[in-house]
Amino acid sequence: MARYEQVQGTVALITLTNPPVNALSAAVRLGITETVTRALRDPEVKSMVICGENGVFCGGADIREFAKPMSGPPLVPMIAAIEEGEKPVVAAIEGAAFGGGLELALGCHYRIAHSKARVGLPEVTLGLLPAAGGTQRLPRLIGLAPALDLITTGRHVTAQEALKLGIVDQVTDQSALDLAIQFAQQVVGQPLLPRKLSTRQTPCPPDVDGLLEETMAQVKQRARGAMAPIACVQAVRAAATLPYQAGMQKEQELMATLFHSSQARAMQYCFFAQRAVGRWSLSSGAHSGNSKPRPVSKVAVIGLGTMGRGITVALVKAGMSVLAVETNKKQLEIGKQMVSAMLKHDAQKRNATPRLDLLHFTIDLLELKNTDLIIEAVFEDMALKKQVFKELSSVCKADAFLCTNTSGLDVDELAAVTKRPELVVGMHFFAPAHVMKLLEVVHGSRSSPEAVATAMHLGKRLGKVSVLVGNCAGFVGNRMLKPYLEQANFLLEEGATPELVDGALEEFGFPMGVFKMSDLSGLDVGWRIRKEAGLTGPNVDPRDPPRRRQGRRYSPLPDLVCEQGRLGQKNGRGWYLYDKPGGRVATPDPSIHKFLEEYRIKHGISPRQIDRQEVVERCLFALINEGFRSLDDGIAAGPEDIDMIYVFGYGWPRHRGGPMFYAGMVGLPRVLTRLEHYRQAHPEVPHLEPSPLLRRLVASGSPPINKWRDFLQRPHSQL
Ligand SMILES: CCCCCCCCCCCCC[C@H](O)CC(=O)SCCNC(=O)CCNC(=O)[C@H](O)C(C)(C)COP(=O)(O)OP(=O)(O)OC[C@H]1O[C@@H](n2cnc3c(N)ncnc32)[C@H](O)[C@@H]1OP(=O)(O)O
Repeated sequence: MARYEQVQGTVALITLTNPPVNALSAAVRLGITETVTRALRDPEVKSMVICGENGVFCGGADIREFAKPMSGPPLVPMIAAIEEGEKPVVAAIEGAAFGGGLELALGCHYRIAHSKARVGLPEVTLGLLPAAGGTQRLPRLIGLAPALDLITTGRHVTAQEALKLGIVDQVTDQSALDLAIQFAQQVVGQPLLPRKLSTRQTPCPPDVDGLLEETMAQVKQRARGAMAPIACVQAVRAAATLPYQAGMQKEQELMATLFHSSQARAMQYCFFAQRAVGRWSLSSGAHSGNSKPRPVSKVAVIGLGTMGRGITVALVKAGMSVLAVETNKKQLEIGKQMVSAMLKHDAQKRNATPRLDLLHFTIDLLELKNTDLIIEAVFEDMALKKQVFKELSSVCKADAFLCTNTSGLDVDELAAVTKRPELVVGMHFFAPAHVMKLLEVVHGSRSSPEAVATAMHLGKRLGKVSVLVGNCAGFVGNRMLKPYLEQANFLLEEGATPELVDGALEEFGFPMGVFKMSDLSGLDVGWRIRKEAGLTGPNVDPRDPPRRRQGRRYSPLPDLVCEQGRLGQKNGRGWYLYDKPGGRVATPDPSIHKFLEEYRIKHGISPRQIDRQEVVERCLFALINEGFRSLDDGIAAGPEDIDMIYVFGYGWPRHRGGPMFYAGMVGLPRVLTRLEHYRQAHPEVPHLEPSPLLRRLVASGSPPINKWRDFLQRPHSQL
């Protein structure tokens, strides 16, 4: 797992060989330990170079080993042996040096990087900290403030930034390995002590305590309950305040707390789940391994409203040429201004040139005739979308893919109005579409594997986490959101305030609670959907009492709020009061409290004390329950798909792994018992009835999440 060669007569070349990313498995660690010992003992060898096979230095510790009993040589003494040795060691960094990989390079005396390489300590994103000396060596190399930034965020830096920060000594456009071998020969005989990072003092600003306190406050706010970022600050503090060995001791202690935590398990699950959702399969037997995407070079976006603009920006940022289409010149001009401004703003942030040359605007649908793939992003209205799809079907070339950006409309109904239903798929982007990482790719019953593969591949090109889902109202994400929103409204009826509900959900780790989120999206969005569904407005069945619709409990509270002209952030009044229309600072509104009190009196509801546990359980267990139903219906392929949708699209805290992972952590029997309890208390709410899949899993002894697929009634039936 580590190859040993002697090159240029005196240089020992050690190559890590553990594809695809040369992770530091037990075998690799053993290989490094043995080859370094051999090189140190061999009198012919004057210096060493460590590199990785296949153009990747090292992706860090082998994350898959974390769930198993420890074996093989530990990393800390292995890296110490490299640093303490009396022969210079040069790391030749190509591709990536992440986590333990960078820590290995920091134990080397010199680092040479290829210009396309990236380095970083992403352990915090796995619920850990860099525990092979990274929290102690990096600050000693680059100083306290930049080390705090890199370690607490886990962000990767380019070779150029790494050079500026002082992480690497040289960057080359040529072979980093060749340069490293040359370099290793040149540095023989030069004093090694100053190159041993463990012997250095951490460069610190005058007010160390001030910097650490400020960083800790920022990190705590960002962490939303995650422990690892806080432990990272504590470990880096040790690098600034303690001698090296004591700092290493602190690093190990903090790691021991994180290593077996449920948060680390959740975040490592997310790491693998994110990759797993890219491997999709259909009930037809087609899957990502046997279905090729078709090359797409010309893309068009229809409609330059909020979603269309975001999608256009995302496509241009990915280097794709985009034809943006609007219905009239005025709308086109507005869209053009907005898209250009967004691209300029984005480029400015990255110190880059905006690729306005990739953009073309038109109001003439005939210009679409050579386009490979069209993303329709018009208003969320079935009749309008159908009209657009009919037109697209006649003007676009026969093999062009037609994609609809919809948050929940029936993809099959749209496909049916075209002459090519097999080339129609849904692409549910999340607002803002150029920022949000999630894309739900919706498989219609007639979508071809090639269409699915092409949409999934396009999502990847856009840097999205693309999840394949089946076609039903709301797909996976919004379908599960419905019972969540419903419970939140019921809680208001029963005695809660928007602040209480939001506070509980924010304490759980959401960036914002359900009512703040609704205010941000605009309360009229849901109002319109409810009107169309006959839940409010003129189409309501006159026999329905005010708090019942279509045979079940219904809360008209959000409708009544809209009727008061409260539309959310956009007009400065929603469930909260805002500093100004479009403002973001929410304050509790006494008039909402009064309105809720009057509503309860009017409907004869005696308010009761509601605690945070009830809020979390009723909102989240109802959502999770719908997740089990989506799995059983074959709308979601597996629990990982649901979890990635929620982590990347709905702000579910990553350190809780996603709703389905969380259910497993809480314990399926407990989720079942609590749902049964709430269902008994609220018999008129069918969403609280535990799903048959949840019952089957509990009856089968609550198997681990990776076994749930074996219990599905109709696996992949909608996919
Ligand atoms: C009392 C008890 C005390 C307990 C104390 C315990 C002490 C334990 C001591 C531990 C010491 C810790 C040392 C260190 O600080 C910890 C770490 O290093 S954690 C790992 C940090 N590294 C990362 O987070 C990098 C992760 N990988 C990536 O970012 C990317 O994979 C990449 C390297 C940039 C490559 O990207 P891509 O080319 O896009 O490829 P993929 O991402 O698709 O990956 C391909 C394939 O490889 C798998 N993989 C990637 N990295 C790892 C890894 N580090 N370990 C295992 N597997 C990895 C990935 O899952 C893909 O596999 P597939 O899904 O296709 O099967």
